[in-house]
Amino acid sequence: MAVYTQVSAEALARFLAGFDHGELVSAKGIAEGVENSNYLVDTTAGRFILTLYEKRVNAGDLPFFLAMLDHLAARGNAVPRALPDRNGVAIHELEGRPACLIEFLPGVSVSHPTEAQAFAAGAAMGRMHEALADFALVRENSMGIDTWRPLFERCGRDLDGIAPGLYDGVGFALDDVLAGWPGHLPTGTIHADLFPDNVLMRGDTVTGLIDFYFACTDIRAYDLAIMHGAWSFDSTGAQIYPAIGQALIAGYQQAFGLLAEERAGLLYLSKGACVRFLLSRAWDWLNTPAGAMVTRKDPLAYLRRFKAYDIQGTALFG
Ligand SMILES: Nc1ncnc2c1ncn2[C@@H]1O[C@H](COP(=O)(O)OP(=O)(O)O)[C@@H](O)[C@H]1O
Ligand SMILES: N[C@@H](CCOP(=O)(O)O)C(=O)O
Repeated sequence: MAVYTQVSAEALARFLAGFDHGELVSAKGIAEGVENSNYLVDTTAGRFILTLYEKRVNAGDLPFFLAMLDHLAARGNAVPRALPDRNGVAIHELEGRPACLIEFLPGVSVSHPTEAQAFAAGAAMGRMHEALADFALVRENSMGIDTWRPLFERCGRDLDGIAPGLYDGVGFALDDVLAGWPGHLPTGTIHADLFPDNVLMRGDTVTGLIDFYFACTDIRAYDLAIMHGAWSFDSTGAQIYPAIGQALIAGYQQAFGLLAEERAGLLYLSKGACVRFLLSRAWDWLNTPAGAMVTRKDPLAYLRRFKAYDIQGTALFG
């Protein structure tokens, strides 16, 4: 459950009074998510998401994220915009945190995607990249390749407290990824966290892409690689479903296209995504505050994915 900051009913009612979106009826903390505090808010005018931005989200980056969402929505992508109050202000402060009132999108995230759902999700990413081709703002990837070794060193030997030998395992994976990284590939604005829980669906139709708070400027095919690792394994990382990965890539290729050199780079981009999520999960495993209502994610699930990519190689992306 990700609720780091409690919002009192009185503070929320005062917050909503600044908007033209009705009066507070109910608010519930949302169980999913690990980064921010999210509430499902019902008012007399409808349903909304209230997000209070926590640890990894820098308030100075919010204008980038909100501009990206407006840009995508204006081009017909199903993404949630942050709603302005009566004075046209979308970024607020609530309970001491930066906060936004956000459009609620219908749909559910799937836990075990089918090939048809993976194809649709890959295509939704392709349409997103198409729409972002003329998005002018730039944001450096705060979890990009240059941050991995420093984060590894900050975790240090504490990694072995998560699992014996993990320090050496991550060190090997990091060296391998840094040596093979296809840094020459085309860049663009990417989501950088399009896991199944950030794609809302009804049946085989994508109804929403959410959670843009890692979005940044980086290698465009890296977005697809992140998605590949998140979608084509079970949650433990022990079981790989190659057909799901192929469907994702096929959907993306149909909607946006994939250069031969991007396809060739997917193996090392996917291995890099494993290192990135392994490290952030390991850091969170070691540093999550005791009282936080959040379910920590297993870092080892990404070591298993890395090993699968290492063994199976480029055949997975053919
Ligand atoms: N705009 C939205 N419409 C509908 N549900 C949403 C929306 N934003 C978030 N949610 C719900 O809240 C959950 C957590 O949101 P998310 O942005 O993934 O949190 P976090 O940033 O903490 O990872 C999602 O899994 C989804 O169930
Ligand atoms: N997707 C990341 C963590 C970020 O969580 P999200 O709920 O914001 O997608 C992971 O699985 O490690």
